[in-house]
Amino acid sequence: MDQTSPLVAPSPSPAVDFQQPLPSPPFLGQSVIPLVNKLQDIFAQLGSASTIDLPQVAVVGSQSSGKSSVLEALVGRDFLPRGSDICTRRPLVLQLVQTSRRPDDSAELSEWGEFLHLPGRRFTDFSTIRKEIQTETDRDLGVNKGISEKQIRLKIFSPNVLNITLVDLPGITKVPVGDQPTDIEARVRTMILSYIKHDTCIILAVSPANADLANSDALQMARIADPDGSRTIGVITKLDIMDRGTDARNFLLGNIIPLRLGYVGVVNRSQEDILVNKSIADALAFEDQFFRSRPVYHSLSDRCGIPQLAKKLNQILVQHIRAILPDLKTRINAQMITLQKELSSYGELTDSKSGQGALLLNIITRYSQGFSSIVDGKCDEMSTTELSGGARIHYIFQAIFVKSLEEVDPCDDLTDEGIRTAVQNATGPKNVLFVPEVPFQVLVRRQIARLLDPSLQCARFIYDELVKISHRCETHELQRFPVLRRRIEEVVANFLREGLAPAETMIGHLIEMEMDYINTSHPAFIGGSKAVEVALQQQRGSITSSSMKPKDLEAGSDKLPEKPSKARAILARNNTPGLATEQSVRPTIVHQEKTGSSGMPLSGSWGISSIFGGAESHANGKEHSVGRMYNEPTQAIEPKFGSIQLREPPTVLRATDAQTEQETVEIAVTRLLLKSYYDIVRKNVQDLVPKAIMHFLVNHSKRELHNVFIGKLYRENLFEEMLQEREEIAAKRKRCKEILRVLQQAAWELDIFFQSLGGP
Ligand SMILES: Nc1nc2c(ncn2[C@@H]2O[C@H](COP(=O)(O)OP(=O)(O)OP(=O)(O)O)[C@@H](O)[C@H]2O)c(=O)[nH]1
Repeated sequence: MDQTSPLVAPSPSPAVDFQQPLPSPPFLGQSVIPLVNKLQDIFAQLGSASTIDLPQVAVVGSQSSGKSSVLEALVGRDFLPRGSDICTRRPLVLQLVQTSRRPDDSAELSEWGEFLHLPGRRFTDFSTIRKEIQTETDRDLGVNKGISEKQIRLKIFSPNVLNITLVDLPGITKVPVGDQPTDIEARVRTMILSYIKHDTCIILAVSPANADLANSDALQMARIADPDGSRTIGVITKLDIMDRGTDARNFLLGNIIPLRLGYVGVVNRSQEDILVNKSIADALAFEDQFFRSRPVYHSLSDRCGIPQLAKKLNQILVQHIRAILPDLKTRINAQMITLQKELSSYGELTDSKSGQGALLLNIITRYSQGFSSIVDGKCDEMSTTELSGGARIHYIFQAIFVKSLEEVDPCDDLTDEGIRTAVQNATGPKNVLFVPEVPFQVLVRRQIARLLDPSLQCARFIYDELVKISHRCETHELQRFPVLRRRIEEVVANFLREGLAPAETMIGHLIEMEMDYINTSHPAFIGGSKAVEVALQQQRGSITSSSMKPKDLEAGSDKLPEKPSKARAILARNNTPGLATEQSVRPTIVHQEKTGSSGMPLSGSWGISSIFGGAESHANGKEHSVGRMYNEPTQAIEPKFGSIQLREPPTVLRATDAQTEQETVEIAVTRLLLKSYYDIVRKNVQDLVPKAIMHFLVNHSKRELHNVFIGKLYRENLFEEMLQEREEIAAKRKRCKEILRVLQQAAWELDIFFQSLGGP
C-alpha cells in the first residue's frame, strides 16, 4: 500500500537517510498544499506582508501517551526524541516553513532544520535535530527529569510542507520523579493550557488505548480549553497493545466521550520499533495492515490510521482557509480600488501634438478651476478642522484688518500739548484770531496716513494666501511633469505678484484721496457747531464737578450757549496762546474783550469755515474780535523809557504755557472733530480696501489665471518640453499596471477557488 506522510507532500528527489519516499493517495498535503500554494501565490502578489495564518496544532496528553510519535508521523520525519526513557520536558514549537525549490536542488539542500538557539546553523540530517533537541533540553534542565516552560523553537524548511506550527508539549504527569517539584502536575497543566486556550489552536488530545480512556487527562484538558469541542480531535494511540479481547471501537464512535470533531485511532512505532530504527514508511504500512487485520475497525476506516488523522486536520485547515477567503477578497478589492486611483493619477502617455495639447490644456484648466474653487470655498477636499482658502481671506479682512482698524484711537498719539502746538503753529506769524481749520486738517491727514500701512499689509496677507492656495492646486498629475510644474509655479508667482501691484497702487490712491480732500460736509461728520456744543458740555461737566464756584458755574452756564451759534461765539479767540520757552514762560498780553467769567470771548467764531459751513462762518468771521499782536503795542505803551534789551529767543519754543479754559475747549473740539472724521475715513477704508484687494488681486487672479496660462504656456513648440515625464512616474505607472493585472487575476482565481471549496 502507499505510505503517506500527512503534512508533507511526496519528496520529489531521492531521499537522504531520514527521508522516506512518500507516495500519494489521500493525504493532507495533496489537497491542502496546492490550495495553500495557490493562495500563497496570490498573497505574494499582494505584497510580502500577506500570508495565510494557519491554525497552530498542539498535542496534549499524559506522559508517554504517544504525542511525539503522532506529531512525527504527521510531519513524516524522524526527528523527535521518543522512547520510554525520553520525555518531552520543554515545549517544542515546530514551525514548518514552505520553501520554493529550484529544480537542481537536491533534497538535502532543499530541506533542513534550524533552531532559534543556534541561529544560522542548518541541520540537514534530521537525526542530528533529534540529538540537538535532547542536548538543548538537558542543557537547560539537566538530565534529571526537570520540566520547563521555556520553549525550544525549531523551524523545518521544506518545499513539501504547509506553513503551519505544531507544538509538542510535555506530558501530564501525576507522580513527581527525579528533581521534579511536588506540584509538577499543576505546573504542566497550566503550561499546556497556556497553549491550547487560544481559539486558533487545534488540539490533538492524545490518549493511549491501553489506559483508562474514560479518565483521559488529554480529553479532560481539552474540554477545559475547548468546551464545545469545535477544535479538539481525539487521538487514540497504542491500539496495537490493548488488552486482548478489548478494542477502542466505542471510543472511536464517540460513545464514551462524544467529541464534535470525533476520534482517530492510530498505531505508532513501539519502543521496539524505535530501537530497530523502523522507518515511518514501514510504520505506516504496519498500521494499515493492523487495521485491515482487525474486523472490528473495518467499518471505522474513516477514523483509523495516521492518514485519516491527517485528513481530518486537512478538512479543518480547508475550512479555516475558506473562512478567511472572503476577507482576502475584500482586501484584494480594496487594493485594486487604491491602485486604480493611483494609476489614474499618473495619467496616460501621449505622443501626438493634439493629444499633448489636450493634456496640457486639461492640466492648466484643472489648475485654474482648482484655484477658483478653493478661493470660492467649493473645493472637494473641504477641511473640517481649520479654515482654508477663501475662508482665510475673509478672516483676514474681517477678523484681522477691519478689527485692527476698529481698535485704533485716532487721538492716541496726540497729547493736549501736541494739539495746542499744532493749533498755534497753524496760525503762522499772525496773531490768532480764531482757531484755524488747518490744524484739524493737518492732524486728520496724519491719522489717515496711518491707515496706509495696515491696508498694504492686508493686501500682502491676501497675496500670501493666494500663494498658499496656488500650492494646493497642484494636482497629483502635475507631479508627473517637473518642467511643467516649475513653469506653472513661475507663471503663478509672477502673475500673483503682478496682481499685487495694482491692488497696492489702488490702496495708495484710496488713502491719498482721503487725505487730499477732507470732506467736512460729509453727512456723518459731527461738524464744528456740534463739536463745540459737545465740548462745552463736556467742559461744563468737568467744571461743575471740579473747583468751579457756584457763582462761576452760574455765570458760565449763562454764557455757555446751547445753540451752535453761541458756541461758535465762545470759541472765537481773543488771546494769544502762551508760549513756553525752555527756561521761562513768556508773559502774554491779552486783550480782554467782552469775556465771560471763564475768560472766554463771548463773541466771534470758531473760524473754521468749512467745518461750520461756508456762509455762516464767513458772516461770523466778520464779527470776530481781534487779539493784539505781541509786537504792536510795546512801543505805544512805553515810548519814553530807555532802550530795553530783549533776551534772545531760545532755540526751541514749546507751547507749554498754562492751558486756558478756552484752549481746553479748543482741544476737546479738535479731538471730537478728529474722531468723527477719522471714523468716516476708517469706515471707507474698511470697506474699500478689501474691495480693492478682491478686485485687483483675488478676483482678477481667478478671472485671468487660465488666460495667463494659455498665453504663457500653451505653445505647441513647448508641449514636448513641458510634458516630459519624470522617470519614476513612468516606472510607477508600469508597476501599478502590473500589480493591478496580478490582482485582477488573483481576484478571478480566488473566485474560482472559492467556488471549488463550495463557497457561496
Ligand atoms: N506499541 C506502541 N507504542 C507506542 C505507540 N505510540 C507511542 N508508543 C511508544 O510509547 C512511548 C512513548 O511515546 P512518545 O511518543 O515519546 O510519547 P510522548 O507522549 O511524546 O511522551 P512524553 O513526551 O514523554 O510525554 C515510546 O516508546 C513509543 O514508541 C503506539 O501506538 N503503539
